[in-house]
Amino acid sequence: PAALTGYAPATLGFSQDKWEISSTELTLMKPLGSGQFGVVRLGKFQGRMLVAVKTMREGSMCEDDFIEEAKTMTKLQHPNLVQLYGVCFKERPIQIVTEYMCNGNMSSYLRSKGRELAEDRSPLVDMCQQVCSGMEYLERSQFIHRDLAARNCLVGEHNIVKVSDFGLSRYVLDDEYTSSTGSKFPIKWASPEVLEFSRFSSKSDIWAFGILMWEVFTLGKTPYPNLNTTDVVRQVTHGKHLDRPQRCPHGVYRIMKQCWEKDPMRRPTFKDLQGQIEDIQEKDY
Ligand SMILES: CN1CCN(C(=O)c2ccc(Nc3nc(-c4cccc(NC(=O)c5ccc(C(C)(C)C)cc5)c4)cn4ccnc34)cc2)CC1
Repeated sequence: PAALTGYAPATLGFSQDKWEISSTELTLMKPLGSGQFGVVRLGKFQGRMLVAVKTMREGSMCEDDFIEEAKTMTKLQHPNLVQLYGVCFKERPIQIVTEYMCNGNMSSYLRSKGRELAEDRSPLVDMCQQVCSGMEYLERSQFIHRDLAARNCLVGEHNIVKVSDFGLSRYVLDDEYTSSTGSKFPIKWASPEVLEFSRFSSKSDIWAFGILMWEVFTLGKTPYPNLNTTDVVRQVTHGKHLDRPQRCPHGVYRIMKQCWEKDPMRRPTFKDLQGQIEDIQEKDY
């Protein structure tokens, strides 16, 4: 072997790509909750940096496909994206390590802190602007989120909001989640072309962003509050939209309605939305 011939590779077999994390570098701490893949924990990376660690429940994820994609995902870097630091995959189940966001998901945050936020509308518009900025970066990177919703955005200090779990839905093995007729499929955030043909694109992310804006201005309400799945599908495919939330300015509602154009090509880009939201911020506040 190499060692005997005087040449010993520097890492002596522990060769690690930058995006590979060894479990020896991780200390797991309190659980933060559980999601589609199982428990998520607070952790410490290399003894100092706080991280979030998703440990994949057996059979919940197509792990090999994800490990391949992880290289690309670690390269997606933006102040409004939850940074993927790396993956522990030498032992199974694999563990996904990301930056830690101390205030949890945006949907729960809006329900618990929304009253304070709504005193002055600017924090609500500002949260939409931050999500839009992260999504504009994904759009520019030709990366489709596929499950944008307030529950999949995370909140840090000082109302910092970041988009999380982008693209991960492609690796979920649970048919109840992946099939558009499954009980866990996010029907209320799905555009007509996703409901009918499972056609995901940045334009279906735009539709979901419109729904997310409605979640923000209702302080975390569930969309189509009294409708069951069949009714939602009927409404959406017949071009019926969510009503304007009572605390939502008409200018903001006009943006939401653009996101809900039935024809995907008539919907704005995240770039367009960034400009429109900036104009609202300058005008109203
Ligand atoms: C004052 N409050 C007290 C209570 N509270 C908390 O306990 C709390 C604090 C911080 C939290 N932070 C994080 N929580 C999570 C977290 C927690 C539970 C579940 C999940 N979500 C998932 O596991 C998950 C989400 C989506 C998906 C698909 C593929 C379907 C899109 C698959 C899996 C994430 C991930 N994070 C990544 C970075 N930071 C966090 C989560 C919770 C929030 C603050």
